[in-house]
Amino acid sequence: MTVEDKKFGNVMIIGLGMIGGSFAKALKDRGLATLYGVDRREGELALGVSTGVIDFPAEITAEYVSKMDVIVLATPVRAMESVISDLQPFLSKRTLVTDVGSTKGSVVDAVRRVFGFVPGNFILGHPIAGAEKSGVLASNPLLFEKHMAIVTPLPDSNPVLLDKLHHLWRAVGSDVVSMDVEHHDHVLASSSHLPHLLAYTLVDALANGERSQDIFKFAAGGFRDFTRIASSDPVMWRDVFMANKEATLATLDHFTDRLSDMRTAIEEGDGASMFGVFTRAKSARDHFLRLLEQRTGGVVKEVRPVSISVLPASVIKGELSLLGDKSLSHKVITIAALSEGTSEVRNIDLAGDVRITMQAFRDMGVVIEEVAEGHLRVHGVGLRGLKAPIAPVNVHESRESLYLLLPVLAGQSFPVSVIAEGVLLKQSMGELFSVVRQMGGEVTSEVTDCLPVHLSPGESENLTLRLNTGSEQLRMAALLASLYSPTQAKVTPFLSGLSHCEVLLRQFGMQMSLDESVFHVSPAPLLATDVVLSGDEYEMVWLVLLANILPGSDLIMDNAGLDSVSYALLCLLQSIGANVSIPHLDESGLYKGDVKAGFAELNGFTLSAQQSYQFREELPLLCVAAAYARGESRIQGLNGLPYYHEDRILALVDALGHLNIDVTYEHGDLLIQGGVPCGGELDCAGDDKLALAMIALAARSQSAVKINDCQKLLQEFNELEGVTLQLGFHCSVAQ
Ligand SMILES: NC(=O)C1=CN([C@@H]2O[C@H](COP(=O)(O)OP(=O)(O)OC[C@H]3O[C@@H](n4cnc5c(N)ncnc54)[C@H](O)[C@@H]3O)[C@@H](O)[C@H]2O)C=CC1
Ligand SMILES: O=C(O)C(=O)Cc1ccc(O)cc1
Repeated sequence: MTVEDKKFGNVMIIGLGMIGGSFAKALKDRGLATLYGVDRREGELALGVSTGVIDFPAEITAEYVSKMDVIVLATPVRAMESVISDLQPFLSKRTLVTDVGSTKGSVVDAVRRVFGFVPGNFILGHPIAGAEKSGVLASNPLLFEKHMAIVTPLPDSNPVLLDKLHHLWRAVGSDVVSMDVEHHDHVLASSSHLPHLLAYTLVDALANGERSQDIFKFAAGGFRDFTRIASSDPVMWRDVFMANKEATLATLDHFTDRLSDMRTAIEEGDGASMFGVFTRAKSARDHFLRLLEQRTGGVVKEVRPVSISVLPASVIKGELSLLGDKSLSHKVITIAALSEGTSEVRNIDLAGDVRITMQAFRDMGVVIEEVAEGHLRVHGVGLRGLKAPIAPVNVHESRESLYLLLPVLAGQSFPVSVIAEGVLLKQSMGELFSVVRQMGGEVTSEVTDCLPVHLSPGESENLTLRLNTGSEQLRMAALLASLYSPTQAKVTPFLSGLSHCEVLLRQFGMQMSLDESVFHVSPAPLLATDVVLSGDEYEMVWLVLLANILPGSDLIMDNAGLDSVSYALLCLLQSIGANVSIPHLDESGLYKGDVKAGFAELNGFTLSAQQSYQFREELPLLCVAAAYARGESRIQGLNGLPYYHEDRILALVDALGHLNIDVTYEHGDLLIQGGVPCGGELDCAGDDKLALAMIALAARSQSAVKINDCQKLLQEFNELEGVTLQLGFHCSVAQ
């Protein structure tokens, strides 16, 4: 290979130890650069050449430095200033100078002391990968693969060289993230520096005592796990603590306070406090591990595509209870956390995003025990009893968690930042921020109406909220906001009728009256209670539809709890001939009990624009009902729906056409001519609701239908396979 083939040209590593050597070998093995090594220990350089880590030993002289494309500082951090001084006379602006040091502020200061400013070609970095070993012989070319590398550019950094730095880390397998220098030093002080300090101190404290022999002899897994990093290089770590003094002192003080609280708890035999800390810590760690499982050491793991194949001509028969509604599961955790006392919550579904809401409350001091599958014990702290979290609240990609948490956070006495990931960062949160502002809270975000956001609490008299959309999430946010009003609050929802939000809040003692479609909420605490969540409504309607499509079906679901919308939907299905029984209204405001369903021939129907809006969540299922109905159905006003609902229906229109159902979409109206679908292959674009509708569409098709991209469906409805198997419906999952 010629030098020209090597993408990164000449790369000099200064400090050819474990990290410098690993980086050099990772580039060299991939043929990406010609590697030069510099080290004050000549032995390391000789070993570097003989073990194939570098191509050439080098020195900091004009001859070598001037021909470098990249120079990487990989010495302990406090040695970097003298290296930078040595480099200064020979450096050209086109050479990228970077580093791998564990602290960043101290290295920026060193550059500034040498040059008087930070030249644009100095762009620092830090691989979040390593080991307790040191020296060039510990080099591992795979060390950085699937790990994060942090880069900390400054405003004057040369953009071309910054791009090159990203490419360098990506080339050795890292996932690159950009961070502000100060933020880096604070985060790493807690995540890396403090644990090393604790490990060193623990071993030192125990090793010198009179029982030290036995302590090491009988060291169980815990001691080993906890102290592995105390074998790390002492020079490197002395340098880290001298270089990152302020941030490490801050995190050490915080930790010392917590340790002293723990000492008090032990002294006073305060089991509840200990239990609180241990459950919170365990769940926090388990939660992070679960999130990390989706990544492998920093890089998002590819989610294996899942498809579901449906064989026609099955029936569904049997009796079952469905797990609780996902959205209700988020809500009940929130309400129970804000109640006074301990609530037992049963039939809760912790799949999908629900754990994000749960974790946020745990991070703010709420003890939530997982008693058994589907059973939580929530030790509520009262409306204003949350504790300030030590880090920003992260709702990841869960919109449901965000809409519940924001008004609750605005009602606390501490300021807090809320961060998110993925699509949530791109969506406007104007309507939600407006609720918080009306509560008197101050909302600041870098991009108007977008996350991340910083909230400072406030208080407003006479809270009056009038909602302009029918979103159930916004409705719940408004009702939660009303709980924090010092005087009676008024909430006017967009759609009338009782929804699960009010029913659930009333169960926990919310003082609410309804007067001409306006909810009047009086200031009062929420009180813990025991609840059993009713079965997921979308899944229930889906099973009702399946039973009606499949001749010979006979189905009973025994834990329905329908709100006014689901009730209206089942009434609509009944009116077009569906074989379905509807439970009665009980004192809670829900239609509770058994839902029975069997086969029937459905008739074509017309849905007004208003009904399309009312049933917007369930529209995919109604389109499938139309596909199997006699005659023509007309679903109106789709162009008046929020865009994501319209997009979902357009995807289903494609699927209907693909399976030979006669369908037209004009001026926002959908015309579907009932018939018998043929077989084929469909794609639900990762949408779980669409996937269920497609399975129903495939139920009585002429031949098999394969539906691709069903991973989300299995995450959200992880009993799908169990439920269909139990009911005798043939659908098989394949990766
Ligand atoms: N060890 C780890 O897991 C990680 C370390 N880092 C950072 O990487 C850097 C290097 O750490 P390791 O490779 O673990 O240490 P190491 O001890 O294996 O290597 C450091 C090398 O620098 C050389 N050196 C020291 N002073 C020098 C000078 N003035 N001129 C030339 N060479 C000099 C030493 O002889 C040694 O070969 C440190 O800044 C550390 O903070 C970053 C991520 C992980
Ligand atoms: O060995 C381990 O577990 C580490 O923590 C490695 C490590 C040490 C220092 C860093 O700046 C980054 C990573």
